[in-house]
Amino acid sequence: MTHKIAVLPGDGIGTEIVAEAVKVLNVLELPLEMETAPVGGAAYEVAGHPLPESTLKLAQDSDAILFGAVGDWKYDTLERRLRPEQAILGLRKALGLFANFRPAICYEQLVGASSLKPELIAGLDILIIRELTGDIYFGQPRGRRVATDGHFPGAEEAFDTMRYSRPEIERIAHVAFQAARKRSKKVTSVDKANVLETFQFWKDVVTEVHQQYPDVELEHMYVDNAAMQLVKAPKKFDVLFTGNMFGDILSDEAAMLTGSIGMLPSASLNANGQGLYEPSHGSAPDIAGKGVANPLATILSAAMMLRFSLNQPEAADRIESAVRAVLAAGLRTPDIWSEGTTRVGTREMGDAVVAAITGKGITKS
Ligand SMILES: NC(=O)C1=CN([C@@H]2O[C@H](COP(=O)(O)OP(=O)(O)OC[C@H]3O[C@@H](n4cnc5c(N)ncnc54)[C@H](O)[C@@H]3O)[C@@H](O)[C@H]2O)C=CC1
Ligand SMILES: CC(C)CC(=O)C(=O)O
Ligand SMILES: [Mg+2]
Repeated sequence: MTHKIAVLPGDGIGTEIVAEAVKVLNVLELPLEMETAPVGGAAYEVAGHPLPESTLKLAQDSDAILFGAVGDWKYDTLERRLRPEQAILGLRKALGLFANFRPAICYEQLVGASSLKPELIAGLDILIIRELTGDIYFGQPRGRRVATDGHFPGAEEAFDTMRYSRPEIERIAHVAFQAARKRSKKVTSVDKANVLETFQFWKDVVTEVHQQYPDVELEHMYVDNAAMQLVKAPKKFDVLFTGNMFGDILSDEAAMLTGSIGMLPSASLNANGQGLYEPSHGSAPDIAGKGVANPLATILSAAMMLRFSLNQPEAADRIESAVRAVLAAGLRTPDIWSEGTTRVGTREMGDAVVAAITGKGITKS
């Protein structure tokens, strides 16, 4: 059976890193039909909208989506509905991609690349589960107005709404507990229940759902403490489970435990198992076009796609083993480079992963 993949490279380094992931997928010779479409700023340029109908339809009609990144500073003054970021938010909402998996694994060879002491991160393997279609990122109402109360009545103000419904919390809590069952059976639910009503509700509902998983240990932690514990003793976490905004922030922090944000893949799934696969980072305009971006998070996201949406676990294993092999061979993009290793660009890193898969040998140029 041929699987249809929507390939949405997007902006900035998105095009560079997705090209490498596609190269890796092609070499596996699987029955994949890949179709590329514009998204984000690139789509705004050609179609006047960051998520054109045709791109959305392609995503909806595909078994999985391979996504790069969207955004560029030059679009920051556009009205919000036209900004590139609305494309990824729109895809998450339209496809119901509520369950975001971000595995933060510190590969043995990258222990020295992290800004943390090696003993804190050696062997690190955390799974961040982030709710992805609710919270303050999507809550209505939001906007700007003239304040009628508060500290400065009559002044201009802006507001967003943080909200979660019971079913939204229940379904992602089940995802977290079920994922924990396949790992060390420990979930840390991260909230701000001491201040926010939304997150007291989150904590209450997660505690209720936990009754159905007596074999899994549940710990609750406030988000400020979690941010601190992630750099103090990250290996104490196994499944770190949280809402949309806290998960966004904590996953970038966790990325540095792996050596670089360029190492953190992600899978965003809906209730039908359809998924969008993207690196956890953005379009990195500061390094775009220079050929130095790390493509491994995107390549590892393609491996997650094979495992989660396309039922090709052996092919996923081949990619992950190849990534380990190129790191063992000492190849490093600048973000993970350290003394004694070989500095390579985006394309050479992709080529090396391909060479490791085909058994042709990894060359250091
Ligand atoms: N899912 C998406 O499409 C996301 C889009 N964005 C957008 O991306 C744009 C840039 O946002 P930033 O806050 O700068 O976050 P960013 O993640 O793009 O970059 C943060 C820093 O990490 C570095 N970096 C990121 N990915 C890298 C890689 N693969 N290899 C080496 N270095 C890498 C960048 O050079 C930069 O110094 C903005 O427009 C933002 O809204 C941000 C996050 C996610
Ligand atoms: C556009 C942002 C909400 C994307 C982001 O930062 C993320 O998903 O990590
Ligand atoms: Mg983010």
